[in-house]
Amino acid sequence: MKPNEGEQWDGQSEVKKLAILTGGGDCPGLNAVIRAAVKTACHRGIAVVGIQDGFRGAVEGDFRPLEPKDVSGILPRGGTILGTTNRDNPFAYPTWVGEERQVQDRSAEVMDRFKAEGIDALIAIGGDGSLSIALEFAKQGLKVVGVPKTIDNDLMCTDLTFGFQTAVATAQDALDRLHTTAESHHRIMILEVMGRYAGWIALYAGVAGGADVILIPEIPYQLRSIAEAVQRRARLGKHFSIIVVAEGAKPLGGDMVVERTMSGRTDPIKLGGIGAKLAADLEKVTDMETRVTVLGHLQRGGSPIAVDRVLSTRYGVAAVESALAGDFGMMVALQGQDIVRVPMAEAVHKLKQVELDDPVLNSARSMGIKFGD
Ligand SMILES: Nc1ncnc2c1ncn2[C@@H]1O[C@H](COP(=O)(O)OP(=O)(O)OP(=O)(O)O)[C@@H](O)[C@H]1O
Ligand SMILES: O=P(O)(O)OC[C@H]1O[C@](O)(CO)[C@@H](O)[C@@H]1O
Ligand SMILES: [Mg+2]
Repeated sequence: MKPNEGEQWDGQSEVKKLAILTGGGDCPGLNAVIRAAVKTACHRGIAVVGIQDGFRGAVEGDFRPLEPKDVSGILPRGGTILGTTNRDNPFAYPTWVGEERQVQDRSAEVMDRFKAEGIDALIAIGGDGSLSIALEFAKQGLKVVGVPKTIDNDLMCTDLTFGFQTAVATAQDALDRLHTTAESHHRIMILEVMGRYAGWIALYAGVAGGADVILIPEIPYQLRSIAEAVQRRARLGKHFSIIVVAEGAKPLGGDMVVERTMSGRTDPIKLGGIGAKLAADLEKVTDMETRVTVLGHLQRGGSPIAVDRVLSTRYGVAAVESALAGDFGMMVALQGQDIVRVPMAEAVHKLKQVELDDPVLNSARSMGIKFGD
């Protein structure tokens, strides 16, 4: 559905007070969404409360009013002024009962608190996990609008999540820098980027940064194929190669490299180390010096680039407009040039991975970039 983006709402809305929270890993553009939502709501006489640290604050009652003065100057700022969490699911919330730590369903408390505070609707800015929680609340009767956040760009039903393009720009900058040192030293340079189950950052950064090999979770790699690509380049007089590897990439028949597991999270696996593994394996078969850079949270921090500021702003405005229009259980999304509303259930039912016929992937293949298959 096309929600007539930017049209002034002149109807009557039952919504007088909105709550807003940010959940999951942080991401450039979170503050831009908050700012746009607060400005849009206040412009229409709607009060806004911010919930601290995602759903933790919803359980603990950690709320604060948000007025236009509270969002002044936050457009370019990374992170989220509201704080966020990867844990703290109210439907399975760790709670101390005396000496014993129990996991309890605290969702009813959240519903009661929202009612007591006079909150009519919630804008939940998050990835698949946070939006899945929001959807559970929607099933209990809470009026919810979702905003698609994640640098990984792995949410269904939207062409882009905000933050992704900034993460790609950061990775591309790293690749530009790695190129010059790789060429000078005749080395293989490996850049490990984020992307647990989807290789969007690796694919786009690899294309933008001129990588020779891109390894993504969707295409299990064979060492032989990567070594051949590097050696073929050397035979052509290019004695260096650039490889981008997503943290979730794995060899054919092998497993992802897990750095450690962390309790209290739905997905307890913390990935990391595929770059180092690949470097060790490649040095053995190519006899070329290889170095690894793990970009890590540099991809998540810092100021959003212009396109993400615009996208975040459009999402923030659209989320408030959806609430004012009484359109709940929906996620705002970018489809083509338009901001639309899609059912949250459709957006979170599976992850959006890179398809094997993805046009960007095909273009990369056409110009000789290898994917390790
Ligand atoms: N499928 C799911 N259903 C319900 N809750 C989930 C699900 N996946 C994750 N969660 C919970 O959602 C919260 C946030 O999840 P997660 O850390 O994956 O963030 P996210 O919102 O998905 O953003 P991102 O993955 O981009 O960081 C955690 O408390 C986690 O326990
Ligand atoms: O270091 P954290 O916060 O646990 O999260 C790391 C994960 O978050 C993401 O950046 C976003 O979901 C993933 O790509 C990465 O695996
Ligand atoms: Mg998630």
